Parts: sequence; structure tokens; C-alpha cells
Amino acid sequence: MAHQFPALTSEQKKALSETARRIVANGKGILAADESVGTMGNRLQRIKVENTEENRRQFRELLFTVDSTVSQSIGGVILFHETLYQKDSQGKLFRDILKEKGIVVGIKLDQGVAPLAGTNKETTVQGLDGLSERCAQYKKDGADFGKWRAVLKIDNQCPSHLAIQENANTLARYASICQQNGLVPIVEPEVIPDGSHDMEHCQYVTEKVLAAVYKALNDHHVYLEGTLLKPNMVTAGHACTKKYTPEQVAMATVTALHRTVPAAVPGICFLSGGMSEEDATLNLNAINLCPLPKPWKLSFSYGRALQASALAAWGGKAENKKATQEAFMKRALANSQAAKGQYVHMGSSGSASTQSLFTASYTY
Ligand SMILES: O=P(O)(O)OC[C@@]1(O)O[C@H](CO)[C@@H](O)[C@@H]1O
Repeated sequence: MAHQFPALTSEQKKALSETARRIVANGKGILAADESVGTMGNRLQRIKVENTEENRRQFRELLFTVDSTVSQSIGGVILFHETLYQKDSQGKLFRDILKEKGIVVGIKLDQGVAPLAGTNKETTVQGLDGLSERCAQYKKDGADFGKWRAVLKIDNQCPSHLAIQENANTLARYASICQQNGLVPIVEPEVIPDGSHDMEHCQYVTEKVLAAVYKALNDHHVYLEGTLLKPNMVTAGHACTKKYTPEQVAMATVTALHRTVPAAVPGICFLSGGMSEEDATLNLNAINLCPLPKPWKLSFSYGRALQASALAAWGGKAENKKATQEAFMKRALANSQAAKGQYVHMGSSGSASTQSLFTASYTY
């Protein structure tokens, strides 16, 4: 039995759980700046900026060199491989800039999706081959946590039993490999918002997916105290005509989590999944105010909902540095307040913050 063959030493467990708790301490969340080259290309195209390595570097330099008070809102930043080795204009590695601010550095470890034949265009995730070696190298290069995103969709016959099981197992195998190499795994089983299904349908599917993920994590002897979950919020599909309030989204989301996520998990950091910046903040705030038991920290790991107005303010121009950094800081602070249930919506948000950030079939 497990006692005979412990997966981790007590020192390894201590280090993992300390790192996980540090990332989500006191209303902190995660900046998901780990867009792959292709995904970043889509973001830059929206603001008519060419997708070059230098442009990607310049935008990320603006995010990482904001005032150090950002560390009161952001506990971790997820980077893409390229960014982990990039430097600011003074020649300082981004990862060192983040660490000096007390921010934990993370790395995207999945290598995108591959089709599951015989299903309605469902996918599994690639990247397990050589993962242990990559984790060991990233740990040496300053990363302390990893991220792996699995994609599940709601559609005719979807998610299938096969897709749920395959993605749960792959996430668990990834999580186990991360922990063996001293990285806290962020476990991300995203039920994407494409479709016209209602919120209740999303809740049903989210519960099935999370239950399978926690069964697989247990099977693989993953130390839950040294993990973080990155789920979707329970919302209606993008094309659903029925609208729900943040309080309804919060109740459905916390109910689903309460039924499936063990209390040993220190933090749940939601993805923004195409919600507008403001909706992502309002929903997170309502989640933290939801009157159900909440044994975990409930925070954010937003990509689009932390960067959209900053990207719009930047527009690829160096002279927009101040406006870009202010836009980013504003969202970081708002989400940190929401992670404590203390966000007060001021009414006059810029247009970028209320714009839907939905991308159809976001499977890359
Ligand atoms: O949904 P969001 O908050 O924009 O992004 C969530 C996310 O997991 O999906 C992206 C694609 O893998 C990543 O860049 C990011 O970490």
C-alpha cells in the first residue's frame, strides 16, 4: 500500500504546500501570461501589432516591471517557455524581476491538444513524454509551479466518458511528475463555454469532470496540499439566451466545487474563459461572498481578464507605457479585492473592461 512506497518525503511535501499556499495568500492570485506564440499572435492581431518575439517581449516587460505593490495582488505568474528565458531592456531576466518582487514563477507544461479519434472532435493533451526532464530543468531555471490545461466541451455526446477519463488521467500523471520535481502542479480541466447550454447543464458537466479529476489524482498518489485547481466558473454557454446574475453563477460554482474538490486543496484559481474583465471580477467577488462552506482560497488565474485592457492601452507603442501599466494594475487590484469578497464596482469602467473576450473553440 501507499505507506510502503511513499511518493514524496515530508520535506518535499512541506515545500510544495508552502509554495501553493504562498501563491494564493491574502487575496493573491495568478497572472496567466503563458500564451503560446500562436495564442499571443491572436491577442496581438486584435490590436494590430505584429507577432514578433520582440513585441511579445516588450508587452510582457510592461506587465512584469510594474510597481512592486503588484505583489500584494499577484502571487504567481505563469510563463511560456520563451518568456522564462527573456530579459528586460536592461538585460535582467524576467524571472529574476518577478522573484525580487516576491512573485512565484510558473511555467506552462502542456504542449497543446491532439484529437481523440472516434469522438465528436474531442481532445487529449500532449506533453507527457520527457516531462520529468523538462520539469527538472525548469526547476533549475527558477520555476516553482507548472500548468497543464485540458479542454472539455459541452456538445452532442460531449464530454464523452473517454474524454473525461483520458484528460483526468493525463492531468494526474502530469501532477505526479511535477511534484516529483518540486513543482506545484496547477490542475486545469477547462469546460469551455462554447454552446447554447444553460448554467445547470454546465454545473452537471463540471461536477462530473472534477469528480473524475480528483479520483485520478488520488489514484496517482498526488499530494493535494501541494496542488492548485484552475477550473472554469459554472456559467451558461456563450450562445445561451438565458442570463444569470453573478450570485447565481457563484452559487452554482461553489456548489459544484463543494461536491467534488477536497478541502485539502489550498486554492482554487479560476480561469477567465472569455468573460469580460469586469464580469470575471464580479463573478469572483460573488463567489467569495457565497454563503456555502468554502474550505479553499477562491482566487484567480486570469489570462485575458487581466490583460485585455492593458493590451488595448498599449497598442504596440512605447509611449503608452504608463497607461498600459495602470490598466494592468487596476485589474490586478480589482481581482485581489474580489478574491477577498471586497470588490466594489465603480460603474465607469473603460470599454475594454466590459467587452466579451470569448474565443470560439479555444482548444489551443
Ligand atoms: O481563459 P483565460 O483566463 O484567458 O486563460 C486561461 C489559460 O489557461 O488559457 C490560456 C490558453 O492555454 C492560457 O494562456 C491561460 O493560462
